[in-house]
Amino acid sequence: MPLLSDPTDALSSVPAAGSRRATPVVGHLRFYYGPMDCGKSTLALQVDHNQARQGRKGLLLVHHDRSGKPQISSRIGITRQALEVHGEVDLRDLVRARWAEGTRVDYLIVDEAQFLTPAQVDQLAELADDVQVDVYCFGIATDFRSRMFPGSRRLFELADDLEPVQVDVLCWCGLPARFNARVADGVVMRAGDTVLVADTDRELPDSAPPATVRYQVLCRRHFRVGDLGPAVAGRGQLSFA
Ligand SMILES: Nc1ncnc2c1ncn2[C@@H]1O[C@H](COP(=O)(O)OP(=O)(O)O)[C@@H](O)[C@H]1O
Ligand SMILES: Cc1cn([C@H]2C[C@H](O)[C@@H](COP(=O)(O)O)O2)c(=O)[nH]c1=O
Repeated sequence: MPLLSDPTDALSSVPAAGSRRATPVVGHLRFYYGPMDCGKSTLALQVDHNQARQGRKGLLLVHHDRSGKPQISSRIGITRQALEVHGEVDLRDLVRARWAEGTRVDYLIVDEAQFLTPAQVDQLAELADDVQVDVYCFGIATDFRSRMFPGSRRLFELADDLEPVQVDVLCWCGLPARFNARVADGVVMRAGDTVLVADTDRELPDSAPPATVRYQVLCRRHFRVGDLGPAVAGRGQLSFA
C-alpha cells in the first residue's frame, strides 16, 4: 500500500488504446554528482529553468547552501529561492502540503543533496515510484576525508541515473581534481565534523570558527599527501571580496 496518493491522480498510468498492458508511468530519481565547484548548482538551476518553461511545476530544495540562506546559489552568478530542508523534514509531507493547496508538483530539484539523510533519499525514491515525481539531486559524493556522505551513498544505491557532472575541475598540478580537501590554516584536515559549510579558495567572512577553513579540490595524489601546491603560502590568507 503506497504511503502517498495524489488526490488529483493526474499522472496515473492509462492503457494505450489497443495495447494489452499499460505502460508504467514512473518518475525518475537522478543524481548528478561531482567535486565542489564543478557546476552542480548551475546545472540544477538550468534543469529547473528548462522544466519550468515547459509548464511543469517544481519545488527547489536545499540544505546548507554556502550563502547561509534558503536558496540555490551558483558561483556563475544565478541564484534562486529554495525551501530549506533539514534532516527532520519528511519530503513526502512537503509534496502532500502542495497538493493540499491544489498545486501540482511535477519535479523536485535538490541541491547539496549530500546532506540529505538516507531516509530522505528513500522518500524521494517513493515520490518517483508512487506518484511519478521526477527528482533531480545535485551534490558531492565524498567528504573531506574522501568518505561517502550517507545521503550520497543512498543516492548511489537507489537512483535510476547517476551522472557525473562533466565540467572538470583541476588540481593545482593540472590533473582532474576529484577530492575535496578541507584546509585549516594552510593544512589539509584529516578529522573533524562531516558538515562544515565553507567555500573553495575563499574564506567565508562570517564562517564558523575556525575562521580560516576553506576547501581546495585536489587530485588523488596531492590529496593523499596533503600537498596544496606552490601558491599555498599566499592562498591560505586570501580573502576575495
Ligand atoms: N566568472 C566566471 N565565468 C565563467 N564561469 C564561471 C565563473 N565563475 C564560476 N564559473 C563556473 O562555475 C563553476 C562553479 O559553479 P557552481 O554551480 O557554483 O559549482 P558547484 O555547485 O558544483 O560547487 C566553476 O567551475 C566555473 O566553471
Ligand atoms: C567536502 C565537504 C564539503 N562540505 C560543504 C562545503 C560546502 O558548503 C558544500 C559543498 O558545496 P558545493 O556547492 O559543492 O561547492 O559542502 C562539508 O560540509 N563537508 C565536507 O566534507
